[in-house]
Amino acid sequence: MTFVSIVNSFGRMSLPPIFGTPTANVSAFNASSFPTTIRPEDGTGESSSPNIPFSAGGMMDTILTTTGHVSPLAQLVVFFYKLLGTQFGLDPSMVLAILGFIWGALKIGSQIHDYTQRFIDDYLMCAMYISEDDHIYLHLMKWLSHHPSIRNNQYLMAQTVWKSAWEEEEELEDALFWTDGGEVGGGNRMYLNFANQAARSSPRFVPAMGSTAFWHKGTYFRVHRKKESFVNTHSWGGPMKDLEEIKVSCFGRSIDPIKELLADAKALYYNDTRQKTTIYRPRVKEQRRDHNMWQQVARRPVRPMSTVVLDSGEKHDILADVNEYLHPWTPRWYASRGIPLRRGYLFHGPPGTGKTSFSFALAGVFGIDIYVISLQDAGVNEEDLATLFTKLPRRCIVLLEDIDTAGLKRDLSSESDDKTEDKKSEEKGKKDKKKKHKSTSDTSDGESESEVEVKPKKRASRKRDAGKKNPVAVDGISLSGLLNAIDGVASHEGRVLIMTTNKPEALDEALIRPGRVDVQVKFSNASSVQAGELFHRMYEASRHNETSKTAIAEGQADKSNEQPVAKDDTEELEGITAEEMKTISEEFGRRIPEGVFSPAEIQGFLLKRKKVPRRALDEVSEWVEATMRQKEANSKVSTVQ
Ligand SMILES: Nc1ncnc2c1ncn2[C@@H]1O[C@H](COP(=O)(O)OP(=O)(O)OP(=O)(O)O)[C@@H](O)[C@H]1O
Repeated sequence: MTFVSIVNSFGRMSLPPIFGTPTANVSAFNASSFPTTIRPEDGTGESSSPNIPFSAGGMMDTILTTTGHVSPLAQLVVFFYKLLGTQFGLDPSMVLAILGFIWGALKIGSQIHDYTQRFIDDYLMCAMYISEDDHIYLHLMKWLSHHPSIRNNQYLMAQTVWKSAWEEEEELEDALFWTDGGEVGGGNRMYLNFANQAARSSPRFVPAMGSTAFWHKGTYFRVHRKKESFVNTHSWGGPMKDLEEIKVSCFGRSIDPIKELLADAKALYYNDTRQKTTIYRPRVKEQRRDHNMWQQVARRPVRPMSTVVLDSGEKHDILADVNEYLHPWTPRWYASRGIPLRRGYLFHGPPGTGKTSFSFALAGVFGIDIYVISLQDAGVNEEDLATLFTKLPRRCIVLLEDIDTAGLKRDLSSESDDKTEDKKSEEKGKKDKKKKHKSTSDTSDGESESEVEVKPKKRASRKRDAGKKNPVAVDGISLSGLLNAIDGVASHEGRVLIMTTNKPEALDEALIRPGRVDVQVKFSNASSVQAGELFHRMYEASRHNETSKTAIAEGQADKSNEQPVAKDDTEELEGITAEEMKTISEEFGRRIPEGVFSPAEIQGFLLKRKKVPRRALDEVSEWVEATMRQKEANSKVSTVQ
């Protein structure tokens, strides 16, 4: 269709607003009013360019005069239209036809490209899909961020990486900054300064959304990242949730190269975690996904078992028991006898005696991760707890701390329930515990001692919730909910469950019956020998590290000709022989009374004198006396620290 015929057809249509006001005289646009060959109107009535068969200016001017007001856009179109005809001698209808052809060709080209792409994808390539929910996603993203060709890619996404204290420590050790503390009369003392630390930590670069190609071990790979929104069917999070998916593809009919790539990614991810224990906690509700209920909160260096002071026979027994349970043939043994594959430990004892420390040391010995659940966590209700237990890896430690505070769920809606529960508590001593547990699922048998302690807190939170008028304010976990989670039908088998408590007597029998708790371990205050061991460990470990640390500190000081603050404290450690250290440790142990102080208390005392063992020995008797007086007076205020 030529331009003239297009224009002719205008006569039968209503005029678009771009050509003037809606009241413009459309009949003036009738095809009969146009000559079939239009010449430019230059005032003479003759064409200045006889070779031009079509004069756009004339036609457009006619349009303009017949349509009244013209928008700037239309004027621009007319201008170019005139330019084509008068300046370049081109037939505008031809130009339009060419443009149309190019557009069509592009469209067909893109269709062909899509079909070809689909054909290649379907018949010449293989692909693997990885969901954001999965741990492999983390492995792959970390691996991609380390890959040289990805790092040099044109389209990248920058991500801030939050590092734990231990990861930072490794990076920072060689690049410490020191500043003057600004003390009056403080001499040239220098102190660490971390002001520009944030500026020095670089982001992580990963492929941007869309496709990114790279070569790895001689194979061409393509990574395609895309994000999609889904309707959220869970109680947590908003109505919609975004989920990213990565498609990794490579040429050929074998998917092995992709599997190898993922294995490499996994190896890299765990390469630096081998000597670390990873700690997970439940994700906040908004971020939970089907396969991603747990969030990694820290990766700390493995705690050596030798640093936990405990009866060596007992330590060995527990290690052997866990070892047997985690052995690959154990599941078959349990299955053939119809016993659920579970192992539960109860660590009980006064605060600060090493229950948590021992759990971490266990995780380090067996190279497994720790999943910590706090039953006081407001974001974890019974339903969540059950789901969390089903989303555990094959081998792990689940740490339920301060279990004596479990079973405290109340009906939040009525104040009268408080009274009922208080009454139940009073009656508890008289009633048979087991019977009571069976009769009420919402209140725990283990409420007595621990409950008194946590009640004010629970009531306060209940009032807060009631204030919010939350109709489903059922936060808090009942004993039955907890039992359901730890050994319900859906509960994960294979995990090591460790429960810790300061008050084992307050626990319900149902919670600690064999099958739920198989091994009980008592943690006690330190004996004199253990106090000596703690002392020895504190200073002996420092002595090994001190030489290198002092060298670094001296190096810094030499550079600035000033003295870092740590230096003089290390001198005492350097001057003590191994033999002398042993003697001092034993003497220190003798000065600590048997079973009075927790290892945490002794550690606290030593930490304040961490580089001066002789001074610690000199001051320990005074500290023991003052602290014992404080304990007798039931005071929280220390006079000697
Ligand atoms: N037996 C121990 N051997 C070595 N260190 C110990 C021991 N017990 C406690 N500590 C030290 O005391 C601190 C507190 O220990 P931990 O948290 O393991 O105690 P806990 O028994 O779990 O306390 P709580 O009952 O209050 O949770 C830690 O820094 C740990 O290093």
